[in-house]
Amino acid sequence: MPPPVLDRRRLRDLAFWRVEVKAETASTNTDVIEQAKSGADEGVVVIAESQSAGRGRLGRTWISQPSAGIWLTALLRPKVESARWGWIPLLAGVALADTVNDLHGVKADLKWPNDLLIDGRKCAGILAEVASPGAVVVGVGLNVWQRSADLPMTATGLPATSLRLAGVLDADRTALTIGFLQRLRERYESWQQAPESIVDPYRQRCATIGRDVRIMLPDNRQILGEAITVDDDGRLVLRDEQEQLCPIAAGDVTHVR
Ligand SMILES: O=C(O)CCCC[C@@H]1SC[C@@H]2NC(=O)N[C@@H]21
Repeated sequence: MPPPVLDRRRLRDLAFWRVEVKAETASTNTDVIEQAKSGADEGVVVIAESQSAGRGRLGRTWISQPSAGIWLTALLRPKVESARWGWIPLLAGVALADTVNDLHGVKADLKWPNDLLIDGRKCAGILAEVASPGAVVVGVGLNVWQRSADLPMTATGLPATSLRLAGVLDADRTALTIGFLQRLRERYESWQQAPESIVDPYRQRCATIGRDVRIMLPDNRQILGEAITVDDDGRLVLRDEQEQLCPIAAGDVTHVR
């Protein structure tokens, strides 16, 4: 039996968010970027039961089978200066890890910057994109009902998982969506009032800190070292093989030990 579809009625009454559920679309990020460019207000959320061209970080595709996961994008218009927006996908990661933990008692943590890991496997990813001046979209893909055969190996060799594979057999995608959007709003509002308030909660959930890592940088250079911390700008601070401290703003991290 296919998983149940989202309950649109329960998604209607959320404070702050205005949710639109589509049966199918190419990419919810693309949809919300278009709305942002047309002047849509903060708080628009598009959720699709299925995406035909879901996009991941670093130009990858995101497989989004019908009703198997949560595929959504939210529009934000932060009042915080844009130099700090790098925190937005990270605070969304914190909200998502807390949702999974609070609703299902599953310990989820974050591989920097914002891959949601359960038992070291990737269960969710987040793609934030600047849509237009003043507007950022936050796209979230959370695997819920997939079996092993449905899940691709990620490009870096990190195995994927779903809540079902992590032992959650009673997931309610509507409740997870509501729980996530509520927590995202709370984290977002606290961050706008006090941007530094997200730093410690993020560090506490970041599984990369303290690990030996290999990082593929956007220019395809690789760098090895030990992840020391995440700084106040959300950058991963690496102690490289020459013992130099290097703050990394973007890249694809593999935990090697
Ligand atoms: O590469 C990653 O880890 C990020 C994946 C983000 C996927 C989500 S699914 C909903 C939204 N729409 C997209 O096209 N991508 C994001």
